[in-house]
Order: sequence, then C-alpha cells, then structure tokens
Amino acid sequence: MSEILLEAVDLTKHYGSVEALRGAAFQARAGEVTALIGDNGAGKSTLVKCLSGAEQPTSGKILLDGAEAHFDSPTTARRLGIETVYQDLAVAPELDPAANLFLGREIHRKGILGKLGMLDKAEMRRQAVEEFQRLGVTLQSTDVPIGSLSGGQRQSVAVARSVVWASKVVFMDEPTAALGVVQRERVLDVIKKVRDKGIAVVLISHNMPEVLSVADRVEVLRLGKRVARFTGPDTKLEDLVAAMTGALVQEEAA
Ligand SMILES: Nc1ncnc2c1ncn2[C@@H]1O[C@H](COP(=O)(O)OP(=O)(O)OP(=O)(O)O)[C@@H](O)[C@H]1O
Repeated sequence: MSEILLEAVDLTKHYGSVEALRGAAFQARAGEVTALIGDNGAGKSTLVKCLSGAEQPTSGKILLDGAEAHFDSPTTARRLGIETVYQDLAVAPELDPAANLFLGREIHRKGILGKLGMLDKAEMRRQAVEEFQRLGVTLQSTDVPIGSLSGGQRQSVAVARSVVWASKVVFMDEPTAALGVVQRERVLDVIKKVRDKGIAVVLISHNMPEVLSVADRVEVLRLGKRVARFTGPDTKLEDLVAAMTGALVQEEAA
C-alpha cells in the first residue's frame, strides 16, 4: 500500500452547538485517488476545510508525512504542498487563463538592485501553455478573460492551477459538478494524470459512478465520523450506499 501523506486522527469540529465532526478519521495516500463520500451534512466539507487550513479543528490531530501539522491558514497548507479546488471556483474572471494559473504566485522580471520588476507575462504565458498541454487541458483561447470561457474550461483551469502547485495533496470538491459529459471526462483524465505524478488526490463527490470509476480507495463519513473504507475495483455501489445511510458500519467511534 502506498505511503500515507495526510491523515486526520480523531478530529472534532464544533460550530457553536453543531458538531460537524465527531472524532473523524481520514487518510490520503501518495499516488492514489481517495474519494471522500457521505450524505449531505456528513461533514465532508468541514473535514476538507480542517485539512486544508480553511478552518481549525476543535480537537484531534492532523499528520502530514507522519508528523503532526498545524495549518493556521490555507496559505500555510499551500506552502506545505496542499491545494484545494473549491466548488465555487475561485478564479479571477477578468484575467486570462495564464494569469489565473499564476494568481498569487506571479513571475516577475528581475528589477534593478534586486527589486521585483514588472510582471513577466510572456514567461507566465509560455509556462501556462506548457502546463495546459501536459495536463491535456484544451482551451478555445488563452488570450481571453477566463470569464468568457465555458464552465468546463474554467473548471479545467482551476483544476490545472491546483495541480501545478500541489506537491503532496489536492482536494477537489465536486470538480465535475455542472459539467457536460465530455468536459467531465477531461477533468477525470486530469485527476488521473495528477495521481500518476504521485500526488494524493482527494475527490469529494456525490456522483457514485464517477467515484467507482476513478477512485482507488473510498472513505465514507457519516454524522461527522468515518464509518467505512473500501479499496480496489471490487467496491460495489450498494456497499457505498449502505455505508452512507448507516446500514453498514465497519468502524465504531473512537
Ligand atoms: N460554518 C458553519 N456554521 C454552522 N454549522 C455548520 C457550518 N459549516 C457546516 N456546518 C454544519 O456542519 C455539518 C456538516 O456540514 P458539511 O458542510 O461539512 O457537510 P457535507 O458532508 O460537506 O455536506 P454536503 O454534502 O451537503 O455539502 C452540517 O450539519 C452543517 O450544517
């Protein structure tokens, strides 16, 4: 089995009186797609937020490469190689795809006396085109604001951006929601390419056929706890549904 890159141990998260996580466990492994599934309100988004620095857990431990880690912000998590693609697409619609790829990490020309010079747009464009090609992201045009591209193309750029910068883990929250069949396949291909680079991909999805087609492992959350894990191609839809609804419980609460 491949190495565990990121692990949640007995995480809790309280929002006032709401217990979104109640001792949740989770593992993401290098070179694998792990699907994180569960019914609405199971705690998936909360777990991802805690593991990517967007929220702080109330208690429990997060381990990165086996050592306890504290992500006090998404910036800290990103610096440690953890990227997230959110459902609501945090792209800048007025910028072109290359500028979006380098958002917050722009390349500058060398300035005078060691100061930062102007933005090196040509170099960013060159590297962006190379990355899009490598990941199989085809865009109508790389010169137009991303807001004028189709939803699928915007999503592909958002996925490409996280992938280009992630060195360890990429969280993808419903990356194919609202995409047509062709675009969906393209995004799934990108996910597989990223996995094959040795990155741990975590896919949050309500689409069970998609989960079964792309995930190497599945972890199931229910009422803020992990209740089951499945590995390999023999995983059955009925078992996933049973675990999500509480009919099948493999793991008792810690
Ligand atoms: N900021 C918040 N304030 C209060 N309660 C919250 C907050 N965020 C989440 N919750 C609650 O925590 C629980 C888990 O929510 P979460 O969004 O993590 O579930 P989910 O599995 O991602 O659900 P979905 O599939 O519907 O997106 C829910 O009961 C939700 O209402």
